[in-house]
Amino acid sequence: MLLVFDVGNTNIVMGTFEGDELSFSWRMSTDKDKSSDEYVILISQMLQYQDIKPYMIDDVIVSSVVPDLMYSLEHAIRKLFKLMPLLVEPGIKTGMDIQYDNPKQVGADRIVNAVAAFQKYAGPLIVVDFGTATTFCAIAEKGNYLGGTIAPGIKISSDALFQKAAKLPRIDLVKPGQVICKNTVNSMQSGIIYGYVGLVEHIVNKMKKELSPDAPEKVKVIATGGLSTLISSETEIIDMVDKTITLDGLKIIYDLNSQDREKEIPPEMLEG
Ligand SMILES: Nc1ncnc2c1ncn2[C@@H]1O[C@H](COP(=O)(O)OP(=O)(O)O)[C@@H](O)[C@H]1O
Ligand SMILES: CC(C)(COP(=O)(O)O)[C@@H](O)C(=O)NCCC(=O)O
Ligand SMILES: [K+]
Repeated sequence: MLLVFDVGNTNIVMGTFEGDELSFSWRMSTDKDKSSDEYVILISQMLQYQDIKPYMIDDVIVSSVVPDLMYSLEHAIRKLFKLMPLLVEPGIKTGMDIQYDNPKQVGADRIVNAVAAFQKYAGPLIVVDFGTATTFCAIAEKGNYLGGTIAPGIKISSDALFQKAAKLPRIDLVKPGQVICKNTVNSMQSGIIYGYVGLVEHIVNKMKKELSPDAPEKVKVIATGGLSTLISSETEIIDMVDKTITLDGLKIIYDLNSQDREKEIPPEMLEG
């Protein structure tokens, strides 16, 4: 069984693959202050909940955009599964030509999403990930990763209003149904949610034209991330919501790299 981890700034998503099937997935909050022992307990309890024992895990792959957490998480994985996890980092095979000025700068989650989206849906396409930040990535017809856009996430945008304006409360991200709103909470909900729909439609429309000037209508738009359904239910511009795309991408990248992989823990790294 393969265990995959997608470490985002808000959540760590963990999944198991049996063959090509994603069998289970779990979500835990990202906490940079947790020790490796705490991660050992948390991960083993989550697996145990589905009757999975550590010895049943054959290998582990991790994609992370939170460097501070990696020391504890990697340690925990070594302790629990007695192996070195495969990390999505520069040098790993992705099968994708990354056309960023500095390819090492692109968030690993964006690359993983792009790899899976291209394999599942073919190019040209745009992947929108509604996470802590909202990322838009453009993938050309032949599968080159062309780059994209990073916007402030929906939740952090609404939290900023609450933190910076004395009379604005924390709100639930629920659609108020109209934009002429008659109270503070609904007015803020309208600004965040309908405003965000406008942001997404504008960026996607511009991106489609840059990506495919002759046939922008050919570009598929795939959304993922915690808050993707909130926006996709309010716009026609998103063709498909695929919540498991990051986990699927990790499985694809694992398969590309599993052949020549050295997973044994070097003797000098073994715990005493
Ligand atoms: N299943 C869910 N339903 C509703 N909101 C969610 C869900 N999962 C995550 N969220 C919210 O979506 C936002 C982004 O979460 P997530 O996609 O996990 O971000 P990241 O990948 O940056 O860790 C967070 O504000 C989180 O609270
Ligand atoms: C843009 C991100 C913060 C998104 O992370 P997330 O919202 O999934 O936690 C992450 O992909 C990242 O740190 N990227 C590095 C910068 C870049 O992609 O150009
Ligand atoms: K993410």
